[in-house]
Amino acid sequence: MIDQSAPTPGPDSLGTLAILWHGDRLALLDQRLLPDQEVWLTYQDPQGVADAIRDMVVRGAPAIGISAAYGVVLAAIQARVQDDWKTVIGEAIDVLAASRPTAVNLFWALERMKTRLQACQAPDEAIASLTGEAEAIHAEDVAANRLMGRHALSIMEEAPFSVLTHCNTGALATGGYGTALGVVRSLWHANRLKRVYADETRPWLQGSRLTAWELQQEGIPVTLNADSAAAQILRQGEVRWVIVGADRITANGDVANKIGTYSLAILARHHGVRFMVVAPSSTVDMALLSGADIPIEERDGTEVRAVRGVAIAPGKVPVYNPVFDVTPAELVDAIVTEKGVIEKPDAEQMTAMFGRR
Ligand SMILES: CSC[C@H]1O[C@H](OP(=O)(O)O)[C@H](O)[C@@H]1O
Repeated sequence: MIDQSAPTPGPDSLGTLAILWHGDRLALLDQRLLPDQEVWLTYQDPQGVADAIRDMVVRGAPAIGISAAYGVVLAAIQARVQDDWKTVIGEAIDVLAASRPTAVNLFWALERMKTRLQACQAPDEAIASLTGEAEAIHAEDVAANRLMGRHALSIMEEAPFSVLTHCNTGALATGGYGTALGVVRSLWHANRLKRVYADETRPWLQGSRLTAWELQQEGIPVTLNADSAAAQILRQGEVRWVIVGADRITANGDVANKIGTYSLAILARHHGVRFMVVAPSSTVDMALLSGADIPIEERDGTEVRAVRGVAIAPGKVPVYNPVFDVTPAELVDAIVTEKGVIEKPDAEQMTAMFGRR
C-alpha cells in the first residue's frame, strides 16, 4: 500500500532524513527520485516495505534494517484481529528477509524482532513490544553513528584535511547522522575538514544523487567526481583518508560494501592514503569467517544500460551488475564501530571486540 498523498513530514528528533515512523504507518523518502524530487511514500503493510527495500526506495545497510523492523510492526497491526496472528507476523518477517541479501543489518534487525515476538502472548502485547523494539533499533543506530564520529576523530590528524568517500553513507542510509558521512560531519563540526570528494558511484549514483545533495544541504564542502577520477585525486596528495561504509563485515575483518570499494582500497594503499571503514556493530557478522562467504547482490542490467530511463548502451547488451564487492582486511587501515576502533583488522582483534558466533 503506497499513499503518495501523505504530507511531507519535517525532520524529526532523531535527525533522520529518510525514515519517519508515525505509530501505524511508515514514511520513506523515495531516494530513487533525489536530488530533484523530494517525495515521501507512506506504507501500512509489510509487503509494501519489503518492496520499498528491494526497489531501493530506501537503501543503506542500517536504514534497511530499521525500515524492516517497522515493517514487522505494521504486520502486527494488520494481524491484530487474526487467530493465527503470531504465524502471520512470522511470515511477514520472512517476506522482509527476502528483500535484499547482502546487508546483514536486515537480518540482525529481523532477528531482534523475532525474539521479541516469541515472548508475546497476545496481539496487542505484540504490537506494543515490537513497536518498542523497532524504535529502539532506530534510536540506537543514531546514537552509534554519533559515537563512531568521535572514535574516528581520535585516530585522525588534527589539522584540516580532505577525504574521499564512495556511495552514500549518511542520514539517508541510516537512522540519522550517518556512518562514514557521520565521520565527515564530525570532522566538519570540529573544523578539521577541508573538503569531501564524493565518488558518483555508478551505476545507481548514490554519490552524485544522494551524498552531494545531503552534504550541500548542510553546507559541507563537497566536490563530485567520476568514479574513474579517484585514482588521479589520490595521486595528487590532498586526500589523507578514504572513508567508506559497509554492508557486512566478517569475522576476519573482510568488508562487503558498494561496488567500487575494493578498487578504491587498492588505489588508497598504492598512494599511501589510509582507508577507513565505518559501520555500526549491527553490520558485523561474526558467523561468517571471511568475505568469501558473503552473498553479493546482483541487480538488473537496466541499472547499467540506462540512467533515469535514458539508454546509454545498446538495449540488449549483456550486463554484469554486482552491486557490492569485498575488500580484504589487509587493505583496511581502520574499522570504526560504536564499540571503538580496530586498526589493521584481523580475526584476533575482531573476536576480542565482537566475540565469537
Ligand atoms: C551506511 S551503510 C550504506 C551502504 O549501503 C550502500 O548500499 P545500497 O545503497 O545499495 O543500499 C553502500 O554499500 C553503502 O556503503
